[in-house]
Amino acid sequence: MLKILQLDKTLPGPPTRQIFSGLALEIAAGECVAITGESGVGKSTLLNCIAGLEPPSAGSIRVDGTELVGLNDDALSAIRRQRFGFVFQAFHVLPHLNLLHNVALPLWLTGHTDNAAEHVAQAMLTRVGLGQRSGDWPSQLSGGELQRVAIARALVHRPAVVLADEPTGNLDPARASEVLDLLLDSIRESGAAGLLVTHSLQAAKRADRILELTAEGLVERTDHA
Ligand SMILES: Nc1ncnc2c1ncn2[C@@H]1O[C@H](COP(=O)(O)OP(=O)(O)OP(=O)(O)O)[C@@H](O)[C@H]1O
Repeated sequence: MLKILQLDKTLPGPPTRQIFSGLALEIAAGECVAITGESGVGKSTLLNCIAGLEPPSAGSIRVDGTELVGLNDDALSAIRRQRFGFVFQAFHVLPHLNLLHNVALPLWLTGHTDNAAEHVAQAMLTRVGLGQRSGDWPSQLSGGELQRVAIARALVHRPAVVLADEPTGNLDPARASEVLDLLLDSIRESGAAGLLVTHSLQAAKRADRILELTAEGLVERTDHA
């Protein structure tokens, strides 16, 4: 479960610039929350703070009761490996590893043996419909298939929190819908807290709740029924 309290981010100046202030957000296990908002409002900055990739200026971010704000880089990296799954462009599928090894990577990084990791990774690839393709290279896959691999890799180690940044951004509408269903179903099934940043209201509507990041903070959107 993810719990954020009084989160502030101000960019150092001069002049200093406040990106957001006093944000609060709680996501339960198995719940998916979508965050929308105008370009430049701070959605990626918020995701980066939650992921421990940049420090907030103040506030609290807890994952299953563990406070992340104030931890050093080594501790944050360890938590990122164990407790987080990412569907981010920056964490894209690695071109020099086959699909099985791309999906096994988070398990290797958290101390699983090769055999155990490959066994679980194969089952996860099957879960996303790519079980027969485990020996293929990323360059042999379509955009939608690559996103499936990214989802398999984000969830394979059963993280507490899954962060997704425009997970269907470059897919056609039919593929986008399929990939989104897979991502949300997998998050719900695995009992992770899911946070999805998207410009697409259609994508956001598939989440359990939609919040809009505005200059006033996170506002629940209820106009999407
Ligand atoms: N390191 C930085 N230095 C200076 N400005 C920054 C830095 N990081 C973010 N910003 C600024 O902070 C604001 C929020 O950026 P952010 O990328 O979080 O917005 P966003 O809501 O994700 O936008 P988009 O939807 O266009 O991706 C922007 O005005 C951006 O220019």
